[in-house]
Amino acid sequence: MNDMTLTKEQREARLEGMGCKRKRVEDIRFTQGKGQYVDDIKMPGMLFGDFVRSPYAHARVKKIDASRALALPGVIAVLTAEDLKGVNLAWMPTLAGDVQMVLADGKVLYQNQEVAFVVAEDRYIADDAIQLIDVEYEELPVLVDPFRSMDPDAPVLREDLAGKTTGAHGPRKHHNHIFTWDVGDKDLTDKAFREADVTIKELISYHRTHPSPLETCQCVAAMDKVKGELTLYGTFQAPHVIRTVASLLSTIPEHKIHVIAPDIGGGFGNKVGAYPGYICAIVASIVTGRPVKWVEDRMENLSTTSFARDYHMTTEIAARKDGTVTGLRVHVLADHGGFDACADPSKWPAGFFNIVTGSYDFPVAHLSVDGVYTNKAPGGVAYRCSFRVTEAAYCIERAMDILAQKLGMDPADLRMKNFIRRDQFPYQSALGWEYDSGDYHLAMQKAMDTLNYRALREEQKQKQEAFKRGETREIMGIGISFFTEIVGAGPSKNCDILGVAMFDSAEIRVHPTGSVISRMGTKSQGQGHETTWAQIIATEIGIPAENIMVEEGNTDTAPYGLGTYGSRSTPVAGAAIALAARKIRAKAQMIAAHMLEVSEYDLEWDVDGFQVKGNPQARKSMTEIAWAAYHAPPPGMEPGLEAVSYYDPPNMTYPFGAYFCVMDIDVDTGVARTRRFYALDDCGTRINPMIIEGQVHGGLTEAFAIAMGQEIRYDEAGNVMGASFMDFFLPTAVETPHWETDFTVTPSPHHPIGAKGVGESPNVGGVPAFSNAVNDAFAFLGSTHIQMPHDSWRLWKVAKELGATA
Ligand code: PCD
Ligand SMILES: [Cu+]
Repeated sequence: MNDMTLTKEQREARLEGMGCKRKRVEDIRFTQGKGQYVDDIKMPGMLFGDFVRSPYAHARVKKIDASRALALPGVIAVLTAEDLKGVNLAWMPTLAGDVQMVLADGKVLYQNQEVAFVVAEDRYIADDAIQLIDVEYEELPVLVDPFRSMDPDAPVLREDLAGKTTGAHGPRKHHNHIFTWDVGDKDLTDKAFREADVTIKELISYHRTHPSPLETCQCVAAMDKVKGELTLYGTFQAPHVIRTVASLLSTIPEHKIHVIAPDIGGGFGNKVGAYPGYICAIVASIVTGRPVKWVEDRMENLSTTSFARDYHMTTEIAARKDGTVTGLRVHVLADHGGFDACADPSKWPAGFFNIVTGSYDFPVAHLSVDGVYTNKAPGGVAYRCSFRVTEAAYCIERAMDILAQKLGMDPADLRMKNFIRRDQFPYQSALGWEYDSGDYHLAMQKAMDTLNYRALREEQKQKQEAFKRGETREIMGIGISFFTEIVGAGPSKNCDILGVAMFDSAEIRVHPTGSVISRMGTKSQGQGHETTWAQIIATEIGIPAENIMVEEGNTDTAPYGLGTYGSRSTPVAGAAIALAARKIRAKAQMIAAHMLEVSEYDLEWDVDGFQVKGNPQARKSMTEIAWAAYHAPPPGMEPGLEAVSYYDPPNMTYPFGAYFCVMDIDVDTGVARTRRFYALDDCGTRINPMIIEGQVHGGLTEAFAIAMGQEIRYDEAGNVMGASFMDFFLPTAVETPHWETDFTVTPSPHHPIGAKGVGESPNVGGVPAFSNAVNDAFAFLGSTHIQMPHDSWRLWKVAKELGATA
């Protein structure tokens, strides 16, 4: 349709392209309960698998007797490590270059570790059978405190590594040591500290927590022995990687493995890794010849599949009297639990933690990280973290506040003084990154103006006076966080997963009538890719988004890609989409030239078609061109209109933001009330402002949860204390503050549409804003650093310790 009766604006609006607050198309099925999740998949003859798990955090497994379980009608099989050894799958490789037991092989290293896998006719029988399996354990001394892990007399956790003095990331200095990672210039940094006017030093810990997607991890494995083909449905954030790993481990050829991630009910990094449940379901299906479903329950999820954080960061800043920072020194003790299953790109044992210089122009810095084993669950990178950037942002943002306090400077002013200036981009950081773009002063100023920051400080001062006079029992905190994110893993020169380079991909096929099907290597878990990817294509090739179907998650049809986590989809796949679309447009231009009998150089693009320069009446819409592409292409041109693009980004993207939290705390109850939370995000070009707002709301809610209460805690015996929603704080709309969002736009110079990621930013920036607000509130009573999480009980204790309550 060459609809020139519409104005240019009307034609543009009709596309619902980039920048449009397009309603999420996937929500039509989600809000009607018509999503297709793994648990909705029911196959004929399907069996159910469930785990026997260890009650102990550290114990020898002396004997497993399944005879009573096997006698129960409906129980088909019980797998143990001995059975898996037959197929060489008792252990599996982890993403961090370590190995992990699939089922307990001689011992267990954390509570709820997988010990045996029961396969039964239904879930209930499987569960009953679990109670009938007799496991004989011999308890071993438990190591919970990472600071004790390298004591000379610390128990030996990983007996399989006995005598190994090197690991995947270099030398090991103790039987519970995994790696040391060292970045930056130690000598120059030491010098900066020797010459500093002022220094600060603080142990800043980011406690262990866990993502909690609505849907837990699950899969259905179906081995067709006749065809020799394996179909694996699962909650996979990275379906292609799962297929490759499944092929390498099982030796089933990759083209005979069909991995399908249907709708996913939230991922948050929890669904990146490969878990024992997947392997056991596959083996069980091979053994029984029937499809096998495995579905985790909430306790299993919170206690086993991929914790987050657990970083203990000794942080030092050197500065001049005027507040100019001159050096940063950080040592991290990283608690990895029983196996190092941290989902970082292979070359990065501590992920991108070396973004810890943050938004500030540190001339020198030195970072070292020691990873250690403890009797806790493995995992390590998940929960809106973009590879340890959450920890890095918390570390530097807390430390800048501590420095401001020591200097008697306003924390906003200290930040302004030290920001990387706009004219310094692209900026080379002391720890090795090249920040692509930014305008920090502009964003910070906008935030301060919007909030009337100086007036808030004035109010705080008056409240403090009133508190001292005994006129109020409430204290007020203003938390500032100015974070720099690093997302878009990644350039294959420095990012790969077990050797698989971290590019991403898009395939776009325009049908003859001008509608489109497109497929990507990414996989939405709720982010809304079906909506936003179509918007990029709509703008690039002038076809309305509603005529563009987006399909992800089926490895048979989608081009190979590395999946969705670390806010990489927009920076990497988003670029592939734009470039594939541009290939289509280039071919369309040749076809249009033929149709209009002009040279293609005489044509110009106009919203949804090509027109002759200087004669806009002579034009062909994309719809007309699509028809011609198939049915009347220029002589000699191959028919059809489709393109594939694989994109290996030249650099990461560096979104940033200015977050402010205004909080009132009642010292007698420890109840903290967030009065205002203002979040300014700069993610470059904004594809869908409404989706961005939703992403920020979600990420801030998770940040609020983590900072103000969520924790996976262990007692001395290694019992996990936060493994149900009775104990693990999951905020509802009742507790969640009201969010105010704002933005600036600094496009990424190297990304085809200038977009940077945004999904992780609110968590990265949100946690320090909350924690700084709490710390800022108590600072005038004499505290320097209060450990998270800041639940009411702990805040009440702090107030008491500081003498603020009786
Ligand atoms: N500039 C811009 C950017 C972005 N965007 C949008 O937004 C979203 C997001 O993005 P990004 O940032 O790129 O991201 P991605 O990749 O897609 O995703 C991922 C993320 O995402 C977030 N968000 C979310 N949401 C939901 N709903 N769900 C979920 O699950 C989730 N998760 C989380 C996480 S955690 Mo990790 O995994 O830990 O690493 S990472 C993460 C999408 O839709 C897109 O398109 C726009 O619009 N614009
Ligand atoms: Cu992450």
